Amino acid sequence: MGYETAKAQFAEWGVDTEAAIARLKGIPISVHCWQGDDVVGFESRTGSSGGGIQATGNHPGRARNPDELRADLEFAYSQIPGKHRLNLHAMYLDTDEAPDRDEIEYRHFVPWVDWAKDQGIGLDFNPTFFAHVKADDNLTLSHPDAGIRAFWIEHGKRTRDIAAQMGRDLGSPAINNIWVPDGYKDLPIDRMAARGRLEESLDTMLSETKPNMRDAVESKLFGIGVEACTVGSHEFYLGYAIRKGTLLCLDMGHFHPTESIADKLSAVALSLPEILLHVSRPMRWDSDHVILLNDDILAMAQELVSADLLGRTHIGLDFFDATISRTAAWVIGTRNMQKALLNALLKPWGRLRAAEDALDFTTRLTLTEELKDLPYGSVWAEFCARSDVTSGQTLVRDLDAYQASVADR
Ligand SMILES: C[C@H](O)[C@H](O)[C@@H](O)C(=O)CO
Ligand SMILES: [Mn+2]
Repeated sequence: MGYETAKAQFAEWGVDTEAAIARLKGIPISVHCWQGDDVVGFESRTGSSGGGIQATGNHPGRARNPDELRADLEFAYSQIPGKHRLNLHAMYLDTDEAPDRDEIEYRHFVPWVDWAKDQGIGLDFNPTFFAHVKADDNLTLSHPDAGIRAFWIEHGKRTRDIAAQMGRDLGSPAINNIWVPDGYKDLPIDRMAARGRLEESLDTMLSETKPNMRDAVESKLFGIGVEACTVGSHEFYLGYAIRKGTLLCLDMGHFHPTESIADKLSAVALSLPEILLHVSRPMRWDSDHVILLNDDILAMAQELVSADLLGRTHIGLDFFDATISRTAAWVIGTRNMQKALLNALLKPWGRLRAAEDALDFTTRLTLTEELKDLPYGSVWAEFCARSDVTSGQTLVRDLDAYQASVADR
């Protein structure tokens, strides 16, 4: 169906497709660097991911160095409508030096900043509290050894400095998201002590106020090897974020599979000014599958729009699949997030809300189901065309061709 016909159909429902397209164009998504290389990073001194996260698969074409990763990202961005951000982890430094985690400095990341300037995009950042010999006990900021805690506190402080300088030089505050893998495989005796140490370490790490950056904290239910207790649980970080004024990061893979992260948004938004999302697709556990345009993602986007949270929610992605083309994974996942947002922006919210407020749940159900038949795909195709980005079979060919060009790496 042509766009003009689709536009008229939406207009019959009181929905302005032009307004939806304009709004979607202004929503940046923070694309995670780690899908491009299976969370390996570019340090010369560390080992495998660790920390209970795991990329599986051996598809050809993994980016092996910053130049390859940047080339892959440039291709991926060229297939995604709009301007987006890059979310960089500290282990993705670009330097001939081999600084340890407590020695990293801004200069080790300047090539990324220069590239981001060229691309006209903002950067976000993350300390890397895993894939390191000092994280092998699955304890970092909450480790009983004060020396190990001090090492990781220093790492965290340095990432805040680096994020602040990135934010300053790019004219857009960088979010520095803290995820620590700390936990216990078997039942701990003293959870309180571990949580007290984590809190104290975080307080020390975050003690200095920094301009041009924002702190976020990310909770988790469990990871491989820390099944009995995660020190930084949801309750721990929800309380911490509210008390300390940080952002709270909600990762869709970090809760029990029956919990709805979409439902949590309005609940936490009443106590927190800003939220960070890690949009992901858990399958039985935090498996980090590429996100689909499925009910979970649609529900998330609908909450963001219906609760008017887009202005204070930062949308980041967190998935990594090494069994498929890594560039295709980025493109498909990011476009699905955008499609979900477009779907939500094309809903007649006033009418739906009026039915609910009148307790007319029959009309509410009739509306939500009839609205599913509207031609969202035609509006999406128009958005892609206006952004000079392909869709449909041309996209399939473009993704294939790029993958073929990197398969010999
Ligand atoms: C690599 C990321 O920091 C990581 O995926 C983290 O955000 C997470 O979700 C760990 O399970
Ligand atoms: Mn995450």
